[in-house]
Amino acid sequence: MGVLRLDDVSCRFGDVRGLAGVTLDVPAGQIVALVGMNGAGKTTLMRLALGMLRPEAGTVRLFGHPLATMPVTQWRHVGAFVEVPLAYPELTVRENLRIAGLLRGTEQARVAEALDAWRLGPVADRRYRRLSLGNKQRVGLAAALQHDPRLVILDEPTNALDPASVIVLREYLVRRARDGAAVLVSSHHLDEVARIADRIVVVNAGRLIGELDPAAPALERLFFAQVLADDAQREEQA
Ligand SMILES: Nc1ncnc2c1ncn2[C@@H]1O[C@H](COP(=O)(O)OP(=O)(O)OP(=O)(O)O)[C@@H](O)[C@H]1O
Repeated sequence: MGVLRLDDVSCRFGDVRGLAGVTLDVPAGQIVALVGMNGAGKTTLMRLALGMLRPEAGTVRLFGHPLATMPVTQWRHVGAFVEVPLAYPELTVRENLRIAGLLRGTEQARVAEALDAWRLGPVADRRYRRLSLGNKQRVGLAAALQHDPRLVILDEPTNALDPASVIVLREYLVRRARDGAAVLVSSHHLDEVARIADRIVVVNAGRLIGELDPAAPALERLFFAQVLADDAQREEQA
């Protein structure tokens, strides 16, 4: 049983299908990447995994517990960054990291380590709301990861990052998975996910339609071929 498991999970937003019949296992020690076109359902899957959305059908399990009955203390083993960083705009970077640590019962010494690892020292005492987009993203990642979670869920984490921070994140995720964490990450950068992922899962129109071999050459071509074939099949059936 994976650290994160979705069984036949579906959800709708009114008439719009969010996800349909998704089954996915993210085991300890693996990095699973979700790739798909805009609106494919990657964020929706992550929000369901984190209990931010309730499925209309199917079950989400974290650490073997269905979400509805999972002991709340288990959340301290989760580190997530989906859509916007969980940060207080009026507090400084350092204060935000302290609060994130307190929520997870993490030693405060980790704040200094996180500031250092993410090169946030120069902005540690600036208010979060005054930061550049990339620095906000680095604070969000530092806050989500400083407690070394057993389950990591990151939605397009490299979007606004500079190349040095992309490397920090890449090395962290590989190290974390090697230490036994389960990692679910979404991205539009196929080359980047191919460097770190054990599995690349393709999402299209709210379903998981296949996988890509991270070691395969011409990954983009294979990705578009899967998506186009699925679109054509859906059109035929419509
Ligand atoms: N709160 C919502 N209300 C209505 N529709 C929604 C809502 N959230 C998502 N959707 C719809 O669900 C579908 C999947 O969206 P989702 O954000 O999961 O896609 P995504 O793969 O993360 O896309 P992107 O790569 O653009 O971030 C889309 O059709 C989207 O418009």
